[in-house]
Amino acid sequence: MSEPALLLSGIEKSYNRGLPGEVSVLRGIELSVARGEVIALVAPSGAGKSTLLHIAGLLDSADAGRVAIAGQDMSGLPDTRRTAVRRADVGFVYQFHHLLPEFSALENIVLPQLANGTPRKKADTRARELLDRVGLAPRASHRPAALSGGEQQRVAFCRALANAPGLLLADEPTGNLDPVTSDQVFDALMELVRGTGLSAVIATHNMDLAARMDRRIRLEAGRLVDI
Ligand SMILES: Nc1ncnc2c1ncn2[C@@H]1O[C@H](COP(=O)(O)OP(=O)(O)OP(=O)(O)O)[C@@H](O)[C@H]1O
Repeated sequence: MSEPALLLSGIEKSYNRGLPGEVSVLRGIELSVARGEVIALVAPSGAGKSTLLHIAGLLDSADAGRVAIAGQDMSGLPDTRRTAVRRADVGFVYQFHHLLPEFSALENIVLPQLANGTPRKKADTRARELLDRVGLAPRASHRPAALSGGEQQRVAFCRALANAPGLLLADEPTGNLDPVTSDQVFDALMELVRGTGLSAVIATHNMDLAARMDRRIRLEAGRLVDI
């Protein structure tokens, strides 16, 4: 059997450690995400979902425990190596698109590829293909401000997938959209994810969307439970 796309084991995290305001957020997280598996992460506000996604995606470090991405243990690796793995192997999507306002939709998808060492022409072709897959080829030259909220979020999905990562981490990717747009944009995300065989952990409060994923987990009192 192939290695899981993401393995979290014994993850613990507190803020203000050892200080009077210490908050213990994660208290022994265990999670294995198989290749191609799409998991819904459900959590009440403040439960630590963003903290968990940031640790899984190597944007933050745990106080204890192990993170392995595609079978590679990330603990003890130098920051430069962690950054390289994050750039190449992990895609992020947030509730707000965070696209660069002064660049076009296409350029927003090209830039992470250039940062990853992809030649400009190849990056351009990939960006156009991704935009085409979410129905936005005609909007390639538009800046984010000239796109609707749903369109902006689709571009953000393309950007997350620009470097063909094995793992997508999404923090309420449709949480900022009205219900109808949210459904359509979620469809686009699932098509992209399923079409690429990507593994994903998608945080959502929406149980209808959660029901469409392979497995559902809840973050509760610092641990993950199946629901
Ligand atoms: N830098 C920090 N310093 C101190 N406490 C923090 C810090 N970041 C987060 N926290 C606290 O840790 C807990 C978890 O925060 P986190 O942002 O991970 O929650 P969340 O589940 O993503 O919440 P939401 O859904 O509301 O965004 C919260 O109680 C928060 O106040």
